[in-house]
Amino acid sequence: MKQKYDGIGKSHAKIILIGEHSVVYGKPAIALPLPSIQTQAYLSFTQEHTQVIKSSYFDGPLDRMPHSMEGLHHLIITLLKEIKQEDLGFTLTIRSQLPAERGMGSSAAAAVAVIRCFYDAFSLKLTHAKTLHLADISEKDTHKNPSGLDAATVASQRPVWMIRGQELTPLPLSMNAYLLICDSGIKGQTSAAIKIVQERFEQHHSQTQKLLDKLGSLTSLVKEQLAQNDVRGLGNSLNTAQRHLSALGVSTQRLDFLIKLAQENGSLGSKLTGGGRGGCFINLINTRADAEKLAALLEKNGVTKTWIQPLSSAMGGL
Ligand SMILES: C[C@@](O)(CCO)CC(=O)[O-]
Repeated sequence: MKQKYDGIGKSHAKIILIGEHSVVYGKPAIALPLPSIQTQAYLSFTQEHTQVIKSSYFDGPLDRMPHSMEGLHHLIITLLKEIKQEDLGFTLTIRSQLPAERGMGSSAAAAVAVIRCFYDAFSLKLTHAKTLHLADISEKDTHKNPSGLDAATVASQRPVWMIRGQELTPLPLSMNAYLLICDSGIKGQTSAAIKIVQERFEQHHSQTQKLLDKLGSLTSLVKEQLAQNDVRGLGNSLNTAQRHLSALGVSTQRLDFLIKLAQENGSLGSKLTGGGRGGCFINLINTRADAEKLAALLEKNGVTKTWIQPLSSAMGGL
């Protein structure tokens, strides 16, 4: 029999086309939602006053959630207070297709799905701004100094242009090309990557500032290249961004190796995406057939999963 839930909330994966890390320092970033890779949260009210979490990482009482889930724990406590239901008996089930710690926004997606699910259960109005404000509570605990880009993108159906602290702008996208998204299979913690850049910023200030400025200018250039359907130009920009990100210290030897292999075998531009230090990388490819060919080669070389994404505003078509 199909189970009935009192509240349902959905969210999805994201990838950052360009601007990760520099967005934390006030530069623009462009990110794309991947609506077909989903996180879902289901809330069932229970008679007992127990508050139970069910997920692939943890099954048990809310007050025993592990340290690695402290952001989500903090968020749920805040939500219960906000809706004046601190003693609510419930089971919250979280199911996610997103691999964790791969730069696809798994923590932000879980937070947004949970927020939507609680608001749905109590039929409360939830604005976009409120969603992002609440998601930030969880993201701050998880990533320490998040720009808000991950939460904004996993809550959006359209590609976004974002500058920290400013209103989001949807970015029309219709390019005759594909992104091949590859999971390196290596975990990369965003909080650790943010810390690396922060330390570099403090210790080698002017050199790091220059790299961040270059990434900022490159992001503005990419916006123009997207508008002009300049696939070659975009490819060059992605390759340049990867060099700057590597200089910031957020790539790894393994990522460098896989990215070079991709660049030598049909990718017009490749770079890490998200926090880095592992996780996913993206490749710009002319045709789906070429993307499939490169995916097969990369999988032979250790890539654990691949997705092919047309570069258009309707991002649902994975
Ligand atoms: C590395 C970073 O720029 C993106 C992580 O997906 C951090 C952030 O924007 O919060």
